[in-house]
Amino acid sequence: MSPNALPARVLPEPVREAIGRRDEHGAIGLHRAASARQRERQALATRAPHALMARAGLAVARLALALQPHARTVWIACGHGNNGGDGLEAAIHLQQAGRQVLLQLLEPPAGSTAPDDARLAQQRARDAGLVIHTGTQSPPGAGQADLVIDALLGRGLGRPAEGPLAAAIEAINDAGLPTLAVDLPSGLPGDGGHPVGPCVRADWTLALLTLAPGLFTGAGRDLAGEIWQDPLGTLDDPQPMPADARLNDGRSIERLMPLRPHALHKGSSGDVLVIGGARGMGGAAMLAARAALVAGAGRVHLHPLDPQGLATDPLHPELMHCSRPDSDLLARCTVVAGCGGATDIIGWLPELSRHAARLVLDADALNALAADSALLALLHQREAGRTVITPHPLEAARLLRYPLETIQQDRLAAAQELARRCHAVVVLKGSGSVIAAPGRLPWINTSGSAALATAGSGDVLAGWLGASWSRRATLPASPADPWQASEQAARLAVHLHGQQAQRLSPDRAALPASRLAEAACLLRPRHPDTGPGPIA
Ligand SMILES: NC(=O)C1=CN([C@@H]2O[C@H](COP(=O)(O)OP(=O)(O)OC[C@H]3O[C@@H](n4cnc5c(N)ncnc54)[C@H](OP(=O)(O)O)[C@@H]3O)[C@@H](O)[C@H]2O)[C@H](O)CC1
Ligand SMILES: [K+]
Repeated sequence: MSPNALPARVLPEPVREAIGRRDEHGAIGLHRAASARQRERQALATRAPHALMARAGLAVARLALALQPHARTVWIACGHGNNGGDGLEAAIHLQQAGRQVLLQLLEPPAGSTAPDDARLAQQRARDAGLVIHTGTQSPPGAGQADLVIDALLGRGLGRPAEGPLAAAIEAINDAGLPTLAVDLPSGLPGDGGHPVGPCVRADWTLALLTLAPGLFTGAGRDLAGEIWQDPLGTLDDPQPMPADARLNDGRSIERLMPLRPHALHKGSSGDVLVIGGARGMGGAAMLAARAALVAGAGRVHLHPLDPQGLATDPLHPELMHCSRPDSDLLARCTVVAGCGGATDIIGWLPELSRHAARLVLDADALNALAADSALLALLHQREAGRTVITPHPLEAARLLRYPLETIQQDRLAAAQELARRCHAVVVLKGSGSVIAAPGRLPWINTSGSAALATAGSGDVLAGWLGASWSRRATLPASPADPWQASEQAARLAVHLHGQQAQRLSPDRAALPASRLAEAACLLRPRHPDTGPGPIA
């Protein structure tokens, strides 16, 4: 085996990763299937025949040995396409490295043939003395293997797996062995991360050439396990296919953290006004207001929609009660509206659309918009870069009038469509939150966990985002790019919100939203192992 560098881990984020190139935003690019194919064609055209697949097989074998160095028996399940070809090439290296390889190959259905590269890989495996099991059953002894490599299907997934392919996927999952998926867990749609049929549940996925968005959002995170990438030596290829989305990971947000100069004063941190908390739902608005305060907004005003609602916060006496926000206040603040707003928020939306300097709409404000196209039209008239909306998938489905399934099948496309229709930056929440601004590449956030699946965590995010945006609004803006400030504010808040949840609940147990609100920040959270974090 040649001494090439190992593939690089993408998630969980390494302290210092060697992924290769980041773009001008310091970000890792993601490619949908069509762009990945184009990139593959470009790479194939400038290399010796079969060189790319040979390299892919080597990368798979090297990672397998690094992850499971003591594995003696490796079961490799190959489909008839090029994903299977990668598995066959890996088999040759693993056998050479002294491992017992149980090689399974699903034959193409009648009437179709394997692609040339995959057929060559089959021949090379046979020439290397490997025995290929072509039945629909797993090879004898597969269940006792130390590792299974899933090379059944990659980017070629065109429909839900069924028949022998579905059975092979189920067999891998039923075996309960450590599982390394090649390129994508078989059955996972690379664009959307929402399988409609059976799908391999992997411990690790080695993405080849490009990274698919579906690995990072929807069900992708649960099905792909740890994510690694090998660009197969293509980083220096001329004019590589541009990305379709970017990863909002820890390194990409480092440059967004605001400076806290010695001469900072509360006026340079901006004002937030929270409007929400209808009868019986005062807690939601309070959580948003607390998060805004703790994250460092200069002043935070709370207007409870319930006149009997909690006017002050005994835990945070610095929170200012506001009985009737006037247009001056609206024009000065980042207004966070809708948390626990019920239908009481509806009457506020026309005024907020007209006067709020910066407007974050969450929860019931979004339901009101979904129900009234006139309100949506008002929102659409707001200047570029003045609105952020933070729907969860069901709210997004209501706003777009799509079935929930359609949203989840392509979260990137849904967020982009919402951004266009609402003329707003969109934070589509859920596993791998998507941040999208009209006409720009969307971002998929990498932080967060099931610890956030609790009541109130969305309210906390809305307030946190309000503080993030208020602070950014006091910094010099780029006149040529009206979306920049709101998009960056959303990216920073979303990432830190997820990161703090991971830190406070490392085992992913449900995290009470009030604890999360107390941990709101716009700087890198302190980590117990490293002491006080470097403050940007
Ligand atoms: N070409 C190279 O040198 C490299 C390729 N890489 C790897 O290639 C895969 C993509 O390979 P591809 O052959 O395009 O597709 P798959 O192997 O993922 O799928 C094979 C065929 O399976 C069929 N298919 C799709 N869905 C189903 C289903 N539900 N049931 C049954 N069969 C299905 C489909 O063929 P059809 O003609 O039946 O539609 C697929 O074509 C990529 O993921 C990489 O692993 C590497 O990049 C290295 C270089
Ligand atoms: K696979």
